[in-house]
Amino acid sequence: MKILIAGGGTGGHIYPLIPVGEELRKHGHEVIFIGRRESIEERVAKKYGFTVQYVRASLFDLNILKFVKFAIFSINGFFDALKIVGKTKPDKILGGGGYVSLPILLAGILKGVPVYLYEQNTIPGRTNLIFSRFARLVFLGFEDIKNHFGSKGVFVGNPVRKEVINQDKKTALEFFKFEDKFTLLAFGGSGGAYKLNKIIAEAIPELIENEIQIIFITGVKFFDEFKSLSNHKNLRIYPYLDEMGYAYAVSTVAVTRGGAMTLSELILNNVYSIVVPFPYARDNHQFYNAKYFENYGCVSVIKEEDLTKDILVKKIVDFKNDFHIINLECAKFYPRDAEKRIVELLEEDK
Ligand SMILES: CC(=O)N[C@H]1[C@@H](OP(=O)(O)OP(=O)(O)OC[C@H]2O[C@@H](n3ccc(=O)[nH]c3=O)[C@H](O)[C@@H]2O)O[C@H](CO)[C@@H](O)[C@@H]1O
Repeated sequence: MKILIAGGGTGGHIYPLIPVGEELRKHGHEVIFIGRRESIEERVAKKYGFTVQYVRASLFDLNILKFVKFAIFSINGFFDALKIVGKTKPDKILGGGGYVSLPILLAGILKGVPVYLYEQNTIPGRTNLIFSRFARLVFLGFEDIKNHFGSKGVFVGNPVRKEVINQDKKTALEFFKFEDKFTLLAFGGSGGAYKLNKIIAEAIPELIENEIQIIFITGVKFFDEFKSLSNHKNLRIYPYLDEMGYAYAVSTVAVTRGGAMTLSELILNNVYSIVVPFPYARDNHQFYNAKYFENYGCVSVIKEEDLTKDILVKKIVDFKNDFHIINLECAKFYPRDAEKRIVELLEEDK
């Protein structure tokens, strides 16, 4: 089978498509990733050895200039996509949500190619909602509690890259040159989160006083402002970390945003998380993602407006002093092999 996989725009959109592509490849299928030139999806898909073909695409925005860009890119992107579908003649198309998947889904539907969707979040994105009526199945990272997709929705979990779960703790400790003791992982998703960074930076001296080791990933955009924090033996600061599996393997507790992949990866690694959802995320989906896992006792959600340095320090130090208040066995609540299930369903559906 030849399958086109389209998605990108952020780490949280492209990363879960990688294990699906790898599983398809393992089964002997031909996989082509579709994304924008010089984008995160191109960089990541190529890193994992996939062929990439290009469409133009731009985020919808009501700002007049950005809207003009959106309109021009969408028209051009649609013709790019028609050409790709015409030339590659795929058997199936998988769209991973977001504006990057839009042109190829549209072209695929017009050309009669069966299309499938994958939704990472608790509250579905617009592209997936619009295209779901034409899709054969919608693979879901969270249960479809509000029944957005009816019988087409299949809860499979979010596919997580293999190297991000189950890393050996000893190797990971050596990587960070850390001791085997209470460690905090602080990061704001694939792009970083400025407000969260500020509060974490304020909290760091007190956390270190409390003998806590810290891995702080600032996001590439914000690194310059935070890199000058003292180079303490208990602190590691990165703009971006490729070895997230190591970070999860050494960490007991995390402070994060509520991105779907961040949460799924933390849960599968049994790392308890204090989640501060990005308040401007579409339809507040990060808050609902986090609430889903809070119901299992695997995260505690705190709104950005309520978060202060003192609250953060107190929460983390309380966790350090009494492990019983946190659930460290959350991996059992969440599917581990989502990509296998997706590939099975793609193969079975004739
Ligand atoms: C602001 C916004 O709307 N963000 C969305 C975006 O988040 P974002 O792109 O931040 O994605 P997630 O939080 O879901 O995942 C982050 C991914 O980046 C990886 N990573 C992160 C930092 C690092 O240094 N190295 C690294 O590899 C993580 O391992 C993870 O795989 O897509 C997600 C999936 O649709 C959504 O749930 C988020 O709400």
